[in-house]
Amino acid sequence: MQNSLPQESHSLRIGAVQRDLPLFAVSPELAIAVLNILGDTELCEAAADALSKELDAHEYVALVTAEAKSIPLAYALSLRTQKPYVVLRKTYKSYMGDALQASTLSITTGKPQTLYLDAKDRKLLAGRSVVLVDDVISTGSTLEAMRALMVEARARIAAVATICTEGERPQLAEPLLSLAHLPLFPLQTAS
Ligand SMILES: O=P(O)(O)OC[C@H]1O[C@H](OP(=O)(O)OP(=O)(O)O)[C@H](O)[C@@H]1O
Ligand SMILES: Nc1ncnc2[nH]cnc12
Repeated sequence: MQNSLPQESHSLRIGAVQRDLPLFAVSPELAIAVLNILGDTELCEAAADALSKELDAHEYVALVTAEAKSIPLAYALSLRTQKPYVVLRKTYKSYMGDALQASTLSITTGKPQTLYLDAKDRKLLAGRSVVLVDDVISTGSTLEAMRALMVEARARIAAVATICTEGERPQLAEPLLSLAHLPLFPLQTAS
């Protein structure tokens, strides 16, 4: 018995850019349409164009994202908004000093990962307002770890910006800026 994909890909349009996202099984029962902006400059730029316009309505001093796939989005947003961006790292290095840490379990990775907020970035964010940036928000686990770090760092979340929400639409306390929604794909059992 084998579980088969219901289709090969899912179409996504951001501004004038269209992509067919390949489906990938994350468990025997479930597949996701994989958005990988690493190396896709055109899609990343289109997303940053759209999100940066929506960010105009918010007051914040920095963008905060989690390593790795959303780093180019944070960079592209930083260029447009003229705000610095902070990357929550997934591996601790000694140069990060007295870092804060939080655990996360994303739908794609399926095992716990740790996010670290570098000591120098803790100083930048303490008592300030930030925008959390991610490429996809799915289970919300990565977002929750980012949120926990912001609470510990005493930063206020002005808004959350993402290219795509996925699965159940998140209910957040902060304004959610998102450009598209990705469905989840239950796998069909085939004999
Ligand atoms: O809402 P969630 O279920 O937490 O999923 C969202 C997260 O999953 C992906 O990261 P991933 O863990 O695949 O890490 P990567 O960017 O380092 O590949 C994506 O870039 C988000 O950060
Ligand atoms: N559909 C998706 N593509 C890439 N990363 C993800 N993280 C969670 N859902 C994802």
